[in-house]
Amino acid sequence: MTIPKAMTIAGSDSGGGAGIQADLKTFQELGVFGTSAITAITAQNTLGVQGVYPLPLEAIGQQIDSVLSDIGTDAVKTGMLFSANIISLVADKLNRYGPYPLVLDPVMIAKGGAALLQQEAVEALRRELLPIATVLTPNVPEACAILGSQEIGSVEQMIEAAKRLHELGPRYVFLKGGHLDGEEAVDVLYDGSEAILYRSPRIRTKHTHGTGCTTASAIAAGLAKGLAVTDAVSEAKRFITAAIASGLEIGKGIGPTHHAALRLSSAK
Ligand SMILES: Nc1ncnc2c1ncn2[C@@H]1O[C@H](COP(=O)(O)OP(=O)(O)OP(=O)(O)O)[C@@H](O)[C@H]1O
Ligand SMILES: Cc1ncc(COP(=O)(O)O)c(N)n1
Repeated sequence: MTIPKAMTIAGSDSGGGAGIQADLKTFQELGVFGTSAITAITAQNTLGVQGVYPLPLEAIGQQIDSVLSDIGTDAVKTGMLFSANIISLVADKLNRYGPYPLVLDPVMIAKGGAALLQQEAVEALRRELLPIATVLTPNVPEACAILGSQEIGSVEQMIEAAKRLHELGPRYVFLKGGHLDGEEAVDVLYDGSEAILYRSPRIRTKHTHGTGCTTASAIAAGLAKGLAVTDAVSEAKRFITAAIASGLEIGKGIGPTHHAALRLSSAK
């Protein structure tokens, strides 16, 4: 039996809601075989990040080599990359083994404020990974950081920002509007000519830990299955909306989303 495969290159979240753990759960739920290369270990729970331990470059490179030289992959998702050196290594490996459909989630800051990407690494991200990304998936603060100063407070401003991000090289920009206010959570997909809006009702919940990782992994799962980017994004939006609607009251802080929500609701 063959199965589509997706690889995540990201940090580990001991709390299980974001990072590698969220990515692999999402791949599994969406019928894709998941592989991983861990870039950093975080000691993390629903209250925040208590420790960040980047792995040696050699350990990261070896994981990527082990997976791609044998198992291969149909799509790659990157998350927490932490430093400019790790970004260069990942770009180098993807250029060597790829090209693959690449979902680049430019993870920078955890919800509690901990830095998951060093400030000086933003330039390396812009220079080395944006040009090879199939879909760049920033949230609003990440879009602002990549662009330098830019005010994003409305859907119109999101579309303007997505256009500017597109000029940096990714084939598609999926700018997520979770951080804005309003009755709807609106995201913008821009392909260089057309902006498509993806809308869902905004769910009143604090349990949104890992929404970004989960969305990007769901898009990567769709690409691994051979879906067009627009369809992979629609499926991912459905997946994350169901996962947020069933957010889990786990821990004392911001709980994770429920990755199995869509499957459980359609099994009823
Ligand atoms: N309260 C909400 N209700 C419905 N959808 C939401 C809500 N919050 C976020 N989303 C959706 O979840 C997806 C992820 O968006 P978000 O902007 O939260 O990503 P993120 O900021 O990278 O995640 P995080 O804040 O966990 O780092 C988007 O499709 C967004 O519209
Ligand atoms: C290891 C790791 N990677 C990423 C995030 C951001 O999570 P998200 O943006 O999905 O909430 C996180 N908190 N921890």
